Amino acid sequence: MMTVIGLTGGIASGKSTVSNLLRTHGFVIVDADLASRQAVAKGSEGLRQVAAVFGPEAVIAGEMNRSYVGQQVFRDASKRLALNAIIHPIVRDIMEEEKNQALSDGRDVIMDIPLLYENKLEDTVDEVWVVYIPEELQLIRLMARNNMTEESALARISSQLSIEEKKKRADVVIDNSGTMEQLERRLEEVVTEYYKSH
Ligand SMILES: CC(C)(COP(=O)(O)OP(=O)(O)OC[C@H]1O[C@@H](n2cnc3c(N)ncnc32)[C@H](O)[C@@H]1O)[C@@H](O)C(=O)NCCC(=O)NCCS
Ligand SMILES: Nc1ncnc2c1ncn2[C@@H]1O[C@H](COP(=O)(O)OP(=O)(O)OP(=O)(O)O)[C@@H](O)[C@H]1O
Repeated sequence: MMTVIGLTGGIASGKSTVSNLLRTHGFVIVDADLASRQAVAKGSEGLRQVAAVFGPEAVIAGEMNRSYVGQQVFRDASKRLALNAIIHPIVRDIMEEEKNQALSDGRDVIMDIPLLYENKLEDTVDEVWVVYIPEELQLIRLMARNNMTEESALARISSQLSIEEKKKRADVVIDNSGTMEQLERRLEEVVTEYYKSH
């Protein structure tokens, strides 16, 4: 019986970094951020709906204007809900198909879902792994990666359930507050433990 692991954490806690390392350990990664880009691809029905709700500035050269839409949704919860209502059902269909394909190939799957707890998706996976860093470090890494002001970074962080709450609910916690080498060692432990118990 193959296993479906939900991988989550806070924004900029290191989910993509962890996913990339877990891929080298043989897991198939199904990535919600990637699916959410497909959901509003050029010419898609998803993008048409985004333009209908957010106006013509939401599209630039046929693509979603991510910076404009991001500015809208991270400072206004009702706009965020409107965007989620368009994108999330499409994302779910894309991810479900990728997951089923991997399972039918006999592979263990990691579903990388930033909003797993926020969207109450715990029951759609067998276990949840949380990539954890304290909020102060989340702020530092997010500002550095996105070249973002403290205000914008805090708006993004506070649009999600707190990282401490996610940590409390996790089946496995992957602490990523140290170096990349420390993260790689922690993942070796997690994967060894995983194969012992499955
Ligand atoms: C708001 C958008 C346009 C911003 O695009 P941008 O390129 O700046 O960011 P990116 O897509 O790389 O997302 C970065 C991170 O932001 C966080 N985030 C994204 N959307 C949301 C949201 N609706 N609510 C809370 N956090 C979110 C996640 O941690 C995500 O990993 C984009 O994130 C989007 O279309 N979001 C809606 C779809 C969604 O919920 N995606 C997240 C998982 S499905
Ligand atoms: N152990 C580490 N030491 C230093 N920097 C790190 C470490 N792990 C990740 N980073 C950096 O922190 C930033 C966030 O990591 P990453 O993009 O993997 O997070 P994420 O959780 O996937 O983000 P998002 O929620 O936005 O999708 C990146 O710039 C990454 O290079």
